Amino acid sequence: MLTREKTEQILRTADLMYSFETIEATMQRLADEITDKLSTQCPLVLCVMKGSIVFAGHLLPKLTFPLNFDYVQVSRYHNKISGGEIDWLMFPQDELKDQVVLVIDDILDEGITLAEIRKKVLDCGARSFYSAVLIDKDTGKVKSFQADFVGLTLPDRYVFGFGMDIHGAWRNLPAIYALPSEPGK
Ligand SMILES: O=P(O)(O)OC[C@H]1O[C@H](OP(=O)(O)OP(=O)(O)O)[C@H](O)[C@@H]1O
Ligand SMILES: Nc1nc2[nH]cnc2c(=O)[nH]1
Repeated sequence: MLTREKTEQILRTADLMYSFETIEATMQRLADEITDKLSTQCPLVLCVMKGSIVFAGHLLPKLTFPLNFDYVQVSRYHNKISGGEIDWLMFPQDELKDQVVLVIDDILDEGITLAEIRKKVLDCGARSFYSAVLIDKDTGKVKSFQADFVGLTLPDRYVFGFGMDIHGAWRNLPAIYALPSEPGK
């Protein structure tokens, strides 16, 4: 875990990428798009913990149609800034058969996490699979996964805030920040 001093220093040297106001406006647009597509289908909404907790908390009250809610918990970054193997910590497999599933995740980076979740959800008998991400990172590479609903895009920098962590910290920030760009990137 980072010390308090190091945690504060990270924020001081970070760049603000999106303010709370921009994120809130984006949330309404996403909710409208999801409503257009899914409002008659009583979807099962799955929040991908931990990073999506803030996204889910803001988006769900804007989805004013019948739905069910549960969560998946996976970790691929393990509080580090590059990804590895996926750890499956919670997966509600008994609930998925015949469901229209909407997975909501904070960030689509390499796309590995959501591709694996989609495979598992469909393998468990879901009728259809949709995904909504707050951030789609422009990695400059072809991804194995495209989201149905995308909030905002960001360049290929490690970001934190609004649910996303930096070494486990700063998920509580109301805006999205990026670590300083690496020279040459
Ligand atoms: O597209 P990918 O490159 O696979 O990365 C995206 C995933 O990375 C983060 O999760 P993380 O593993 O950091 O767990 P966390 O949600 O607990 O922070 C984020 O919440 C996404 O689920
Ligand atoms: N917090 C955070 N998690 C991620 N998972 C994949 N990319 C990122 C990122 O830029 N920030």
